[in-house]
Amino acid sequence: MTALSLRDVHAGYAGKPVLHGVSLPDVTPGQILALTGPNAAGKSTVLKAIGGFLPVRGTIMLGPDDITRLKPFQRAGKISYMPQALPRGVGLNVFESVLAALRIAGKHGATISGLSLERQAAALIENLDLGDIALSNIDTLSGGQKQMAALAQALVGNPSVLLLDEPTSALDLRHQDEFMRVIRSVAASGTIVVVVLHELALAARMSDRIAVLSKGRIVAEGLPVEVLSRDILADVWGIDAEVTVNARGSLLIDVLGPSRNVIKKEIE
Ligand SMILES: Nc1ncnc2c1ncn2[C@@H]1O[C@H](COP(=O)(O)OP(=O)(O)OP(=O)(O)O)[C@@H](O)[C@H]1O
Repeated sequence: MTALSLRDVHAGYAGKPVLHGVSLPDVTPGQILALTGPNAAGKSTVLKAIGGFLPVRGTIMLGPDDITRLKPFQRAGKISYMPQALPRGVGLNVFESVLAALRIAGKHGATISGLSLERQAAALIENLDLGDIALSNIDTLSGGQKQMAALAQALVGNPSVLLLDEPTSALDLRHQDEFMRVIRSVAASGTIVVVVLHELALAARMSDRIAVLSKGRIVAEGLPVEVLSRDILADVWGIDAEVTVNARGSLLIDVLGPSRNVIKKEIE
C-alpha cells in the first residue's frame, strides 16, 4: 500500500533547526491525519518538509519512493499543498486559476481524466459550489472564498497526498462543514490527507488520527479521543479544559482557563 511515513525527520530554516526527529506512523490512502499543536511548534514546517520545500534529514517515504529524493516535478505529480498564506496578486479569476493548475498538473504527469481541461475546471468549481465566484478575480475574494478557491486548485490532478495548512481558518461554520465533506470524499477516493488545524474539536471531527507537535517533536499520536485529553491540553497548550464526548460521539472541549502549571510558573 502507498502509505506516507516520516522517520526521524529534521528540518528547519537557515541556521534555525525546527523539527527535531519527527516520526509518524504510516498514513494510508483514505486516511486523514490532523496535525495540531501550539503556535510555532513546527506544524507548517512538517508540511513544507513533506512537500519538498525544505532540505530534510531523515526519511519521508511515499510507498516505495523516498520523496526527499524525487525531482520537484515528480513530487509535484504526487503531492498537492495548500499553504497557510495564500498568494496575492494572482491576477486570475477562480476558473482561470483552476485551469492553470490543471495545465501544470498535466505537465507534471498527474492523472487527468479524458474530459477537456475547461470541463474539468468547471466540474471542480461546481463540485465545490463556487459557481457564483468562478469569474471573480481571486484578489477580490473574501478570506473564506479564497480558501475554497485554493482548495479547488489543490484538488486538481487527483494528488496521492493532499497537504492542507489551516485550510478552514477563514471559513464560516457552513463552509467548514462543506470543506470537511469534500475532504472526507477526497480521502475516500484514496488520497492521503495531512491537515494542520488549530481548532481541536474540528480536528477531532475531521480526522481519523491526530498527531500533536510541540517544540518540533511529536508528543502524542492516535485516535482523537485518545489524544485530546485534559493532561495533553494542560501539558502542551498550558490550558485547563474539560474534555467530554457527547451522545453523538463528538468531542467537546470546554476551556476553563490557564493550567495550574502556567499559573505556578507565573507566580514563581
Ligand atoms: N521562512 C522561515 N524562516 C525562518 N524561520 C521560520 C520560517 N518559517 C517559520 N519559521 C520558524 O519556524 C518555527 C516553526 O514555524 P511553523 O510555521 O512551522 O510553526 P506552526 O506550528 O505552523 O505555527 P502556527 O501555528 O503559528 O502557524 C517558528 O519559530 C518560526 O518562526
